[in-house]
Order: sequence, then C-alpha cells, then structure tokens
Amino acid sequence: MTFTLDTWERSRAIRTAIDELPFVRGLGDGTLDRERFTYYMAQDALYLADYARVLATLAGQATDPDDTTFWADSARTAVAVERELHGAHVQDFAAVTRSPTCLAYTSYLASLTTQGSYAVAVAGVLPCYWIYQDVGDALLRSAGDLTTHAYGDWIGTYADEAFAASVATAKAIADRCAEGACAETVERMHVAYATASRYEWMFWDAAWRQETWPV
Ligand SMILES: Cc1ncc(CO)c(N)n1
Repeated sequence: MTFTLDTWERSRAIRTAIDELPFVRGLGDGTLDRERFTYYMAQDALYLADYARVLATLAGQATDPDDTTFWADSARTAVAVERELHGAHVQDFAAVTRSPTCLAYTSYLASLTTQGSYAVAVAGVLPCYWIYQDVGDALLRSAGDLTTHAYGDWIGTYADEAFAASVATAKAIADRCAEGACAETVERMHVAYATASRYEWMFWDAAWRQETWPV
C-alpha cells in the first residue's frame, strides 16, 4: 500500500465533511454570496503568499534536483495564481489581515519545514494540491458550463490539466519519501496530511463565518 492510497483512505471523513460545507456547496451551485467569496479570496491571497514561501523552503530542502525544480515552480505558480485570480476579485488588499484560521494554517505548514523531516513537510503540503483538485473536479462535474457560472474561473483553475499534473508529481514525491522512511516518520506524514486536511475544512468554514479576531 502506498502512502497516498493509505492516507486517502484514512482521510475519507474529512474529505466528505469538506464536500458538505455550505461554502463549498454554494461555490458549486453558484449560490454562494459575493461577500463570503470576496472574504475567501482575500484570505486565500494571504494564504498563497505564505504558502509560496513554504514551497520555496521545500525547494531548498529537497535533495533530488527534480524535486527542487517542482517545488520552485509550484512556489512561482502560487504567487502567479494569487496575483491573477485575486486581482480580479479583491479590490482592497491593504485592508486585509490574516484571519485566525489563515494564520494558523500557514504557520502550521511553515512549522513542518523546521522539524527535520522533508518527508513530513511534503505530506503536510499535499492536501493543498490534492484536496483542491478533488474539490475542483467534483464542482466541475456538477457545475456544467463554466463560462456562465458565477465562480467558473475559480472552478476552472483547479479542475485543470496543468494542476492535475502538479498534483500527480506531489503525490509521487510523497510516495517516494514514504518508501524510504521509517515507520515512525510515515506515521508523522499521516498526521501532517490529516492536520492540513482539517485546516482546509477550517479555511472554507472560516470564510463562511467571515471569521474575525476577538478585538
Ligand atoms: C487554502 C488553500 N489551500 C490550497 C490551495 C491550492 O493551492 C489554495 N489556493 N488555498
């Protein structure tokens, strides 16, 4: 059993919970209100900026030159997507601060790059790829014609061949890391994957609630 097959099985409950989130359902059927979407986009722009730094760190930690290239390309793409998608949706970037959930998620990912295991950090960023592909594909199947869909460009970005190729590479890297790792490290990889998956749920839920800091 490969790491990715195993971890996909183990994370079935959180995956189902993500599909059932009101934010995700509304994104799929186009009924999500603009205010919540704009909040999400603003937070996601902040997320992607920090996520890009995590990917760039992985590029530096990789020992395989192909891995270095992949993470560096992903970091560049994260910044490009942030600028493209978010420039179209979010007007007032300067006014936005990281929500508690956004800060917790990116801080968690960054912390994984300082704990001495490239494999565990790779497992931690994998849901960012895999869950978005899975959600994007599911929404595409239910959305139909994206050109007339309120959130068509969002769905199109993640239900996309180029994105699918990067998901496949990230999965292959994780599987290769797990193959060469001891059982204890593989367990830590599963925990990192599960934790990041939960943060993905929380990130959409925070957008639905338009989460704020206490004061
Ligand atoms: C929160 C979050 N996770 C993953 C992705 C996909 O890169 C994204 N744009 N935002």
